[in-house]
Amino acid sequence: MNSDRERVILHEWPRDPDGPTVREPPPQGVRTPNNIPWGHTLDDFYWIRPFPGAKLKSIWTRSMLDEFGENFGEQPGVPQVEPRRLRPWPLLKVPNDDALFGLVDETCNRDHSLKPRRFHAVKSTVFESTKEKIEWSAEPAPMNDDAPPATKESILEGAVKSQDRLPEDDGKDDESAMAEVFVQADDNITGGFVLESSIEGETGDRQNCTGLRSTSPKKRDVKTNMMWRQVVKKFSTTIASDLNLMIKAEDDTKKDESEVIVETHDDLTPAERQAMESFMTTDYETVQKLEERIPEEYFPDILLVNDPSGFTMSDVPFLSRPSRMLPVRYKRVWPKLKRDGEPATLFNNDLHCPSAFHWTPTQTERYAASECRRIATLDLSGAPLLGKGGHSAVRKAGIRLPVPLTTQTGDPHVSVAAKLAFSLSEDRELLENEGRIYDTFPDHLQESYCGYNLVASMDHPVPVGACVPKFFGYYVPVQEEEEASRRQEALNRIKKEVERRREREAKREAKKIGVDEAVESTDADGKSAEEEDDYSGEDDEDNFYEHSPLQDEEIRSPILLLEECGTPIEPEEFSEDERSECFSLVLRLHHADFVHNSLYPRNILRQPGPLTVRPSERSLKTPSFRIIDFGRGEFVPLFVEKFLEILWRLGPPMVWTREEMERVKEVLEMGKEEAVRWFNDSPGSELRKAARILYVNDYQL
Ligand SMILES: Nc1ncnc2c1ncn2[C@@H]1O[C@H](COP(=O)(O)OP(=O)(O)OP(=O)(O)O)[C@@H](O)[C@H]1O
Repeated sequence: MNSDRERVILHEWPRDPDGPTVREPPPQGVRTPNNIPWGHTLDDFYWIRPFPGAKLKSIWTRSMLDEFGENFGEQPGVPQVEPRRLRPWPLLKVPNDDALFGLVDETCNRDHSLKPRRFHAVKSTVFESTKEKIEWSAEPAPMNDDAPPATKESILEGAVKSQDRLPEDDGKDDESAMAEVFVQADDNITGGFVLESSIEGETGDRQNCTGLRSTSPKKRDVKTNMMWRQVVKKFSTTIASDLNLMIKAEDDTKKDESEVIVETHDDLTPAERQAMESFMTTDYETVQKLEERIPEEYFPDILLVNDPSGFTMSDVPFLSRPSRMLPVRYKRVWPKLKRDGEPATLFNNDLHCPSAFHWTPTQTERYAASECRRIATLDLSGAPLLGKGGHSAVRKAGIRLPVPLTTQTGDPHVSVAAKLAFSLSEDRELLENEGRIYDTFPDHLQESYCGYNLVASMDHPVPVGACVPKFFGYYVPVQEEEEASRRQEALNRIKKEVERRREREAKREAKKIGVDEAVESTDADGKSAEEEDDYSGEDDEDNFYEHSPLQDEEIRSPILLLEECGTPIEPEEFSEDERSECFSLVLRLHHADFVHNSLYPRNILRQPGPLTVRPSERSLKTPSFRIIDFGRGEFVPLFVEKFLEILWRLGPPMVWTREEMERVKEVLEMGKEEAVRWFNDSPGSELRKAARILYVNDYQL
């Protein structure tokens, strides 16, 4: 391994022989938003002895020294500048908004007096070639071997066309027509097996929502048909709304447009249709990845996911994944935004509620609310695999952000990493935890700044690159129908219970005044009024079994959208500076109270940098690193909260007995102790692990 560190501290601050002893804490100096000492250049870092002649040395930045105020050697002054947040090469654009978008990083001069340039001031060869490709390449080359070319047909157009074609399938019965809806499982993702019959229905990977085969299916045997029937039944709720539209599309060809179509809660609203109409399939050859933050104002509320290959169904273990001709609606759970609680834009982003409403809306309400929501479309059609872990698959997906957001390149899509969990509850829990952690990350962990940090306990400066990918939201599938019927059931149960109570009251009254002797003994079911008080909710149980929650594997995976950040590192190939830089990311995470809990080289990614310049000018000689995979991550306050959750399981606080109060105190103490122990232990052992996997061996850990 080379000893090729270049980021070293070359200067020592001369101490006044009569100067004071340096006291703790040292001066604050200029810091980055992560509260870590910062210097603009390597020359801004100095060794300093706590008192003249001392053997020990610590490191201070020039701004700390200025604050200390001792300038014995009459060091020449330097202008004090603040850390500057680096702008990734601009991709987003909002027409007529030049203040926030399209600004090229201004780069640093000594005093940060430069102003950002506008994107169009720079001659863009990438833009020109990209634009040309978008305009002229009607059939871009597929990325995957088995991928049929993408078309420029809008999803909705295509779905309607293919639905028009369906009934023409030479007189097939419903069942075989339905079977066409299923596509081959991608064993690249699932690792599972594929039934022959599903291969018959194969449509390949790179499909848009139009991906139904128009050719006739081969004959299936009776057993297979039975199986299809079961599968069709199993997924009939998922595709119910597709069928509605299918019927609608079919009817549209025959009937007057003004005729009323029965809509379900899960059908697209006019605003969503509008978002889909202009939606093209992604050209993965030319699409550029999103590196800017999505401004809160335009952050998606609803994601319409084009998933013809059923990637969101992940690894449903048997048969194949159901294809879906129409997009699947997802809602944002994290980040929570201020507008979510405002009356005009009220939005239910409760993780456990499959509705985007707090009530069961009428169609008019649904349509009106949709007009106010930020709708993005996510294209998983033919989405290339970026990587696969033990619990999830991560794909490069094309996203079209809510209007008016568009791009500088003319391609309406940008690409993001879409992380989809497999179907076990553990997989889903890890993804949920990851979404929570990303939501908790402070901005500074996702931002890069100019200059260098002095991260304790390192003895040399490191660049202040972002530690983690940018977070573009955690989304869960919306099932308005499902939620509406759940709410209806709950209401019916309450009504029933109220009626039952009323009856019981009436019987008691009657018994009291001795009017009805028959009532006095037993009622028609042989139960007395008192016995009925012990009613155990039999009906509820019936309902429970009839409408038990969906099994995990039946529910589409939540989607975590992140910035694409390259490929896993190979630290043994790195320079010392690169290994130190990766190590500093782990330290910075810890300083921000996060522990990763699954640190391996595969969870640190590297990409060509710097991200401030256009993609074609980036190089691995100036790499950019990020830590990923926070499924097992912990954040101290959330960790303590988890302990406190136990309290709530004990019951509502106002009815605690003395015994319960004692228990609460015990749990609280345990929680605190555990948190402190964890805080002391976990980062320490994680750091030792980081040092081992990154071949960093020059710090006392
Ligand atoms: N933001 C990203 N950009 C590019 N590639 C990514 C990104 N996130 C994940 N990947 C790729 O996907 C792979 C799997 O991701 P990840 O480690 O998060 O999955 P996982 O299922 O949670 O892993 P584990 O087996 O540790 O549970 C990564 O090793 C990486 O190659």
